[in-house]
Amino acid sequence: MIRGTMADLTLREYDSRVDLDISLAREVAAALEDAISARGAASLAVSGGKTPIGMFQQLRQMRMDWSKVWITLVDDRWLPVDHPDSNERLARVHLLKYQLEAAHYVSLHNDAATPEAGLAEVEARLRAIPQPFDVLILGMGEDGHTASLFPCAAELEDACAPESSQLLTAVNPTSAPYPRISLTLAAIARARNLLVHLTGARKKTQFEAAMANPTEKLPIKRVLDAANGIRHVYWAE
Ligand SMILES: O=C1O[C@H](COP(=O)(O)O)[C@@H](O)[C@H](O)[C@H]1O
Repeated sequence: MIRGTMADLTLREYDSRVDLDISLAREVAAALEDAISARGAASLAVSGGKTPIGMFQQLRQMRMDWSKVWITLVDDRWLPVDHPDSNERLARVHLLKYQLEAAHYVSLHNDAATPEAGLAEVEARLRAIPQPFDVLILGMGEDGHTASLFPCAAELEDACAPESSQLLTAVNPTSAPYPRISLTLAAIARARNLLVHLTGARKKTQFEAAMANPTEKLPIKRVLDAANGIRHVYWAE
């Protein structure tokens, strides 16, 4: 249900998280099908964390030609992919099953000791995915980070360079655990459909405050301000 707009940013509010998960999964699948019709293939980048789990469980039941879809993460913690805090593990457990077994998953991880050391190989691998991403789904942390673009990170300004040709960056947040690998702001902002998925009253308040603050420019505001394509925000209590 659409209940409001912030400038040209559509805010879609739902009565329950389940309603949101079903609706978002349907809209993601529809956008991917449109991309396949238009270009023969589609690409989807998803966030990790806790918020997307219910939506993943809806999306993996959607019937469409997933063999034409490339999927990756917007960011990951630089951890073994079977670590409980790995975003890849989350995607493998909750998303890449059932209908989505046919999709092509591109990992943001390799065996290098650090994201800095592994970055070039993962970047080359990611370039095989149809770009710009047809659908990219962002979460948001309570500090206003999105993907792994953390306000506290020394790498933030380079990662947010609007004209960067780099898809990926290494990030070492001081306020959150683990070194990270993340899509750059430029790679995120080029997405044809940029969707933000938020749950809970606290995150809604924080999101609205971040978007209304012209001076602090938290990462969630920076990517949405830079976005080229369709932007929607999905929220439920
Ligand atoms: O660290 C991360 O946090 C954000 C938000 O996570 P959530 O648990 O509050 O949903 C997530 O979007 C990002 O992918 C993840 O690496």
